[in-house]
Amino acid sequence: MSEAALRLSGIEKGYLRGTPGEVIVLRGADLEVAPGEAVALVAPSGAGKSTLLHIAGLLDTPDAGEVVIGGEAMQSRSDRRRTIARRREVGFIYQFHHLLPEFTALENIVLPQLANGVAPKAAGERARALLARVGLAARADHRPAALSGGEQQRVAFCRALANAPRLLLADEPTGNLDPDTSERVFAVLMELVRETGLAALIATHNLDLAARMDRTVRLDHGRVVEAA
Ligand SMILES: Nc1ncnc2c1ncn2[C@@H]1O[C@H](COP(=O)(O)OP(=O)(O)OP(=O)(O)O)[C@@H](O)[C@H]1O
Repeated sequence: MSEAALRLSGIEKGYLRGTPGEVIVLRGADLEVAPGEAVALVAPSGAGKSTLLHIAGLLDTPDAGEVVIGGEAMQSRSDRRRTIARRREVGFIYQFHHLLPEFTALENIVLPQLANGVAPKAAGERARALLARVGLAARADHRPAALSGGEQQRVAFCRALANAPRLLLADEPTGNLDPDTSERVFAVLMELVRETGLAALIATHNLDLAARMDRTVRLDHGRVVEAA
């Protein structure tokens, strides 16, 4: 059996610990995502989806528990090692794309590669190939403001995949799109999972989209449970 792309074990996380405003969000959350698997994460607002995604993507540290990405246990690693792993192994897509407005679509996909030490020529070639993959070859030199919402989100996909991550984490990636555009963006995402062996963990309120992924899990009182 192949190594899980992501394994979370016993993740605990609270905010404002020891104060009257204390919120305990995760209480021993366990989850595995295999290469080439798309897992939907559904839960009511405030249940801890973003918290879980941030911990899985090494943007935040749990109070207890272990995050293992591609077989490497991350909690005991240095901040520097975690930053490198995050750049190389993890891609993020958010509900709002957060593209850099002053840069073109192409540049938005090149920049994370340069930060990861890729040579400019190779980074440009990969960015063009990714844009072509999502049907935006002709839009490479447009800035985000000159692209539609769905096009911007497709560029954000390319940016998330720029460094060929093992793991894609998405927080409501189609949440601000109309149904047709959402459908197109989701189809591209699933094609990439199927074709590249990418592991995807996708928080969504859209149960139709969730049903088309391989598995749905939900957060129940701070733990991850398989949805029926
Ligand atoms: N920095 C923080 N300080 C205090 N409380 C926080 C902080 N971040 C999140 N929380 C609280 O933790 C809980 C989980 O938040 P989180 O954003 O993970 O939920 P979510 O399931 O992603 O919600 P939504 O679907 O609304 O985005 C919420 O009650 C939230 O108010």
